[in-house]
Amino acid sequence: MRMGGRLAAAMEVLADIDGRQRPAAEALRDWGAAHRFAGGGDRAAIGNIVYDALRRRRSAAWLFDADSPRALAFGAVLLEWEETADGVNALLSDDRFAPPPLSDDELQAVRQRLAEEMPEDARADCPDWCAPLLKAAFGEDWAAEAAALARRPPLDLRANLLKGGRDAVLADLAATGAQATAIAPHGIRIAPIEGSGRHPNVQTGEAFAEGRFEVQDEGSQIVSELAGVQPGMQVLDYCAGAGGKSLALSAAMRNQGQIFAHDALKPRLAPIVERIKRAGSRNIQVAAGPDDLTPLEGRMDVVLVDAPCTGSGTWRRRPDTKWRLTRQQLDARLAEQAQILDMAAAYVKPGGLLAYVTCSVFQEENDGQAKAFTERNPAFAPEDHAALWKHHFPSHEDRARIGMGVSLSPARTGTDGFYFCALRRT
Ligand SMILES: C[S@@+](CC[C@H](N)C(=O)[O-])C[C@H]1O[C@@H](n2cnc3c(N)ncnc32)[C@H](O)[C@@H]1O
Repeated sequence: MRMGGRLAAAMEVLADIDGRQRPAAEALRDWGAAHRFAGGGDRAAIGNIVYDALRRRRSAAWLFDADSPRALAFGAVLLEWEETADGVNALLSDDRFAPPPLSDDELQAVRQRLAEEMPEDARADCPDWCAPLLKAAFGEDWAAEAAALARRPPLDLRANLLKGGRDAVLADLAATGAQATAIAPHGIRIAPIEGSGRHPNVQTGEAFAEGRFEVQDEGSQIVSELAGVQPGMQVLDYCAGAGGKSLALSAAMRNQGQIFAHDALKPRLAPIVERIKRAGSRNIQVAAGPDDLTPLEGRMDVVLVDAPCTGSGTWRRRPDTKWRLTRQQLDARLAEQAQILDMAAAYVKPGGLLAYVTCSVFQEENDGQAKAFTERNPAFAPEDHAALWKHHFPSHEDRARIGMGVSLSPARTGTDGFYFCALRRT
């Protein structure tokens, strides 16, 4: 397929996503199934246009004064693929699968818009109702922070200390351009893709099969590090899901002590068994049923609550969720988080730590939630997070935002948006 056909396909997929309010990955998979002739390179390019269009939806709509699939797909190419308006039309010429080229009026309007300064709300590329939430979180930096949440993300890996260190994995993946991450001590980063490229499929190689690394955003690695688990501790991962944090904690504990991996939704834990085996983790025990937790009450050194949240910190990776998110969903997550924190607190031993984590950038889910928890549970008090950050990451003192907890963001730490708050039980 040439660029014209790819753009037409991306417009079709974007129409499907909007029309049926469905996840981008599903719409792309269905398009692929219905167009088997399209090769891997075509699928990657179409996926990139679709994801770019969803990340930069408001910017693209501003360029064209329209929010149609056509405007979004063309906007993506103009904003992210470094094409000029005339360059786009040149790409479409003599391609019978291409959408109609930009008309003279469109060309003139787009050229003018590209020469103007983009207004803040377009630059932020977020739904209007989220702008006040981002302003509350980031103050005057809100538009730059929101714009960073609308950029292509890197591919981050965590070298598994249980199977050798980072240097060996870096050597294995040298051909991918992988580099050590700036902050996380065991992290490896493969830069964001460019143009129609795609990230290497690192999960098909020997190093992955041998459990020498896991795919994990650097922010997720950093919050796991901040939990400060030590070999020999008793740890409950209360919202373990597929086990990303459990595996990081297991490596930090050098396989000594015990991690209980729990999740209210048992099917969510399913991938953990295979992952534990591959990683060589011997100190993770799956605790799926509510009765499994009873003996743990008041006995845990650390209880990690990686709470269900809006995921606003991961908009780079899942930009379709940005536009589907509603205030009602945020309210539902807030109620769940408060309830989960109150329940999980029962497992912390006196002197132990309740580590609260979200992958959201919204204050209400972060400091707001931690503050409300300590008001309901005066036996818990926040640690000094400035000192905690300095202790773990002394060379990166100014990177994280410190409030009641620690906030990470693409603009400040180059990671997904994460929040961490350690609450000590007296
Ligand atoms: C952010 S995800 C966890 C991701 C996981 N920790 C990781 O690092 O891969 C949140 C998890 O919380 C679980 N959850 C939701 N409500 C819960 C509850 N009441 N108790 C325990 N887990 C719950 C969800 O099923 C989901 O798997």
